This record gives sequence, C-alpha cells and structure tokens, in this order.
Amino acid sequence: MTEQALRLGTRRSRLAMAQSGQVADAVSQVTGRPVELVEITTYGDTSREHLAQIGGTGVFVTALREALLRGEVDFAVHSLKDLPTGQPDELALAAVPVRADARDVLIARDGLTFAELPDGARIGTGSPRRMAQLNAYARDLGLTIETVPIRGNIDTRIGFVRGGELDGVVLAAAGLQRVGRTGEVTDFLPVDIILPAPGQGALAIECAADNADLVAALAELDDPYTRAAVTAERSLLAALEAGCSAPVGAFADLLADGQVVKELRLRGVVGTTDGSTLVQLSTTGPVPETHDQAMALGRELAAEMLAKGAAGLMGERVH
Ligand SMILES: NCc1[nH]cc(CCC(=O)O)c1CC(=O)O
Repeated sequence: MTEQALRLGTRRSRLAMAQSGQVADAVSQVTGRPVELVEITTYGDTSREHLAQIGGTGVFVTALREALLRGEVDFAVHSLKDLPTGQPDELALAAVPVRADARDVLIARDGLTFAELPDGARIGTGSPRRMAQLNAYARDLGLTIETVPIRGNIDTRIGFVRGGELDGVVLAAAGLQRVGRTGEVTDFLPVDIILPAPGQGALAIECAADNADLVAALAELDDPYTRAAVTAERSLLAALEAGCSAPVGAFADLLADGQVVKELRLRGVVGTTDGSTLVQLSTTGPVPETHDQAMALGRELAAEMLAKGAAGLMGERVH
C-alpha cells in the first residue's frame, strides 16, 4: 500500500519549480511519503509593476499561504528573503535548510568583472539595496555606473545582457545555482562589499502550525546555524521597520577558532540608492541557542544603526 502523497504548493517559475523539486525529494526521504507539486500563481508572478511599487513584502508568498490555510496544500517552500518578517500564528516555519551561496553576482557582457566595467556602464537591478551598494562600490573604484531598474525572472534579466540593452545585471547566486546557470556569472560579489538581502540564499519550509506530525517531520530538514543566522538578519530588518524592498542588506556568519565555532557575526547596511551615504555596522555575540537570542542580536545592531542615522536613509521606501 502506498501512503497518501504530501501536496507541496509551489509557484510556477523555473526557480520555484527547481527549489520545490529539490525540497520535495528531501521531504520524501524524511517522511517516506511521495510528494506531489501543486502549482499556484501569485500576484508577484502576474503583476508587471516594479516590486518596489507593489510594496514588496509578501507578493510572492501570499497566494501560497492562502492555499496552506485553506488546506489545499500541505506545505510550501519560499525563498526566505521573500518572506515577510512577521510569522502568522497559524503557520509554522517548520524548517530552514542549509543555506546556499548568499552572495550577489554580476553577469556582465564579455566576461567583465565589476572592476573592469567601463565608465557609464548600465547595470540592471530593481533592488534599492543593490543600487545603494553597487553605486557606493563603483564610487570607491573611481567608476561611474548607471543602475537601471528591471525586473522579471532569471531568463528575462540575463536576456537584457545577451540582447545588448544592458552591460550587466546583478542577481542572487543561489537562484542561479538552483537553475544551473552559475556558469554565466562573471563576478561573485564578496559579502563585505555587497551585503545580501536578509535571508538570501536560504529557503523556508512552511506548513500549518496545527499539523504537529508534519511540523516534526519537516524539522529534520532544519539547519540550526542557518536558522540562527537568518533569524538575526530578519530581526534586524524588522527592527529597522523596513520591508524586503528597502535598501537594507544583512548577513550573519559563524566565526570559528579552528574547528570550534565561537561566535555569530551580524553585519548590516542601509544606504541611499545613489550610494552617497551608507550606514554599515557589524556586531558579534555568542552563537544564539534560542530564537529570542538570535532576535536580540538583530535588534541590538538595528539600534546601533538607527543611532547612526539609518532611519533617515530609508526615506525612499514606498510604504
Ligand atoms: N527577489 C527575487 C528572488 N527571490 C529569491 C531569489 C533567489 C535567491 C534566493 O533564494 O535568495 C530571487 C532572485 C534574485 O534576487 O536574483
């Protein structure tokens, strides 16, 4: 007798299908049950507006969450950076698996790295966070670039470079990895130059909070270090009262002494999109053992950033 399949709600994009497919296999292994994909269309997929105009937070996840709450699917996989920071009581963030490469990358024409771009290079990104840091990096290199707001899926964005409309586009390494296109990257941008979006590179597996068996089974896919890191990053974002379309970057990583993990370091940045002003700070603390400890690290850094004028730099946000 075969057990009843678990229904995994997923968006239809190639990226969503790739990451859902990978999680489906892992869930099937830990539960011993087959997993079937159920396609769901979200507002973020159908709208042609710029993300910053839609308001950002939640456009990709709302429809998936509604399907979960209606019981049409058993669990859903989100890119963690697209997930709004407040967790609804009815839904459990059952697992945050090991994070993929958190970096942003450049895909430029003719194999160019960022430092090799010519003056006036047109670089596509719709993200105020990327604009702020790319413009600041360019300034440090004595280079002038023009950031051009674009959106669309990975194919569309890379297409602007292949078609000659843009000199380069900046994307998340993790997304390219999941669809097997890292071979096209011309520059991996170090996190100490371009801090990624909070949660970038990590996935979130959500299910109904009252489905205790499933919550427990999915928890086997959780990586406590990734969870602590992204919790601290998202706490920083929440404490800055910023959304996913705000110019906020954050990245937490473990500091080790030889083989022994010593501390969690959290770095954060807020800036104006022209890159003329950035507030970039870092803090370290003992590796958090509880959700509250990870949250505290984020709040601590947010308070320091706000004291340095971070709030004034987020004036461009829409909501
Ligand atoms: N904003 C869209 C989005 N949401 C998640 C990813 C893929 C990377 C990830 O899972 O963090 C991307 C594409 C990108 O930013 O290039």
